[in-house]
Amino acid sequence: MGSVNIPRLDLDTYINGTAEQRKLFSDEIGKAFNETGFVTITNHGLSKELIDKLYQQVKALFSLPEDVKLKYEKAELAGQRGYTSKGKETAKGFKVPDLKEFWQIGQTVTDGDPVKNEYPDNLIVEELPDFNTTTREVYQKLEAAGTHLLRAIAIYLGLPENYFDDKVHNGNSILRTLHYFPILDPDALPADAVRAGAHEDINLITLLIGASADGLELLTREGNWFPVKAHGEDVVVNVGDMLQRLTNNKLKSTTHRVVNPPREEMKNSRYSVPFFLHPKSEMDLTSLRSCIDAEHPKLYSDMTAGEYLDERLREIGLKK
Ligand SMILES: O=C(O)CCC(=O)C(=O)O
Ligand SMILES: [Fe+2]
Repeated sequence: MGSVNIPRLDLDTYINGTAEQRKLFSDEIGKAFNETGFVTITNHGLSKELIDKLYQQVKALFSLPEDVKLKYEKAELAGQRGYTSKGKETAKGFKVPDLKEFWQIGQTVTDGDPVKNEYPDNLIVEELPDFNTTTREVYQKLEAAGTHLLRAIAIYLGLPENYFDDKVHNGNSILRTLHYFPILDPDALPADAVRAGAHEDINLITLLIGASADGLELLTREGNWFPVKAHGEDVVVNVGDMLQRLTNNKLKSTTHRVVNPPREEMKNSRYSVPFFLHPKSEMDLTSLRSCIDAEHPKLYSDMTAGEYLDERLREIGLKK
């Protein structure tokens, strides 16, 4: 199968490290994002207690009765806030929907903020007050960790360290809590039904908190699927299509999927919580001049993040 470079990096060595440590961190994340598009991160600012509390709340949410969950599914929100029931999201190019249900939490900004009217309000789970507060805390911590990671990436790209700061400040990021539900009769499934079909993420970078079971795999350049394993509370970070577009493919938005477990484990749930770090919709995704040359001709048309997101949500069936 060959080996895959998914380095385990300590974010604290970037935030509080010496000039040398910071440079090393930025070189390592850049190199991994150039090769496989994935790293795992320690010292990301989320304690084990917070992660445990998060998963406890996520399990409680999906254990609510179906009719309660459906109260929070609103077609006009296109899955971007609140609940999305089973069978709604289909990976681009797939015919059968993923075997999952999810809940999404978006950005909150103060009343006078210029982007206030771009973001629908979050739906509040009345039955689970702690779900709302815990996911908000996790959102803010992952947003902060992601901002540091983008600084390290900016340095790798030869940009000013704070290049992304104002673009992601009050950006359109999404925290998605996911439940891959139990399948009691695997024989009844369509042959090609999977937990999450092969896809690339839409956003700049994704930070994924320790998925509760195996299953996540990435596709190597050679065309092999390779499992992504995270230690305990590590956060897995990968490049999304917006960053790939901005860097004219210098940083790779790697295809990944979540495979079904062995038959006897299909009755077990799997939970995971990715944070999709998005910029504000006005961010220009035109590829950086420094990433275009004779060997790397410009691959993409010029678009803003908002225009690009809209196109992608239609492709996966969330927006009509
Ligand atoms: O559940 C996982 O481990 C990954 C989920 C994922 O790739 C996604 O929701 O985009
Ligand atoms: Fe993904």
